Amino acid sequence: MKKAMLIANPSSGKEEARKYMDSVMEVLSSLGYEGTVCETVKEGDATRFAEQACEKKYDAVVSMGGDGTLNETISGLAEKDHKPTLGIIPLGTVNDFARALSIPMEPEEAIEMLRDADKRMVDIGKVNDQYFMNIIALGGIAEATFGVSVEQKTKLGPLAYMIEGFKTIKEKEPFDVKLKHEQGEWEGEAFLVLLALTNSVGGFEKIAPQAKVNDGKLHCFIVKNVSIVKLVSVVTSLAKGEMEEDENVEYITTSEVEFSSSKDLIANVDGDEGDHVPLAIQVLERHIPVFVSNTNQ
Ligand SMILES: Nc1ncnc2c1ncn2[C@@H]1O[C@H](COP(=O)(O)OP(=O)(O)OP(=O)(O)O)[C@@H](O)[C@H]1O
Repeated sequence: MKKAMLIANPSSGKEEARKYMDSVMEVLSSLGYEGTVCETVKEGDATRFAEQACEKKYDAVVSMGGDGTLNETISGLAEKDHKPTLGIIPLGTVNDFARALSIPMEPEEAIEMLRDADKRMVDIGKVNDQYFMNIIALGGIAEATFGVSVEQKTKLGPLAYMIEGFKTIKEKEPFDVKLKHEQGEWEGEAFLVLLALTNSVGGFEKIAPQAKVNDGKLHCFIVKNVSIVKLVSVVTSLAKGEMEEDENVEYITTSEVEFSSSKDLIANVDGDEGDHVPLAIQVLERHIPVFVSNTNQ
């Protein structure tokens, strides 16, 4: 019999995981899986459960929670030879990876989708020793979001990130950047650097509209140190999904990046605090098998 593990974080989003567990198990059982439920209690649990699922040769792992739980689950799968196919039931405030994969935002619909889902190999990224699914951001805006409390996130959703970020525009602090990529090197002063794997960042799906979940590429946007007036133009380009054409933004696609700065920047990795610079970043192309809608191209 096929084996499936449900990794559920009862604290994610509006704390609804327990409400949906039975429906997930019912769908898995109807698909011929013998299901096991693993509830997370603390940080690191989802990674440990996912590692066990690989070692015990499970066929599927369903991650039910927010991007934090999903990131931990993917980290558990990333280095294993046998990888169960990953199902995603989004319960978080943002759910960027699920958005990028066109997985329904309504938990009931995401659960139903598993019934006749296709399997697709998708990219993930590695920054130093940590895995990521969506984006690395560097600069004042990126660091400001570390201050968003869990309560604020639950109440305000994706907006909380944006508000915190844009508060820092008035304290515009540029930094020097050295970015080595596949085709060469970019050096200069920047205000914000975004290295996106997918098109959905902070719940906003226009940052890198051209980014595909399996293109093997990082889409790098360096917002140069320009005047506030020009920064407003960047924000407009961003809203239109045209950042790559903005003259105040350097746009580079690459599968590897070495990022350094003389300033002690802290990377924002998928919305959370990551390593200090320097960073070595690579795309692991088509690395994780994921259940997606059978209408998803
Ligand atoms: N039972 C638990 N109670 C509290 N925290 C937990 C529990 N289980 C896991 N965690 C921690 O909660 C973190 C955040 O979870 P997750 O990202 O899924 O929810 P969220 O923060 O509501 O969603 P989002 O990231 O979309 O804002 C996880 O990375 C994990 O470390």
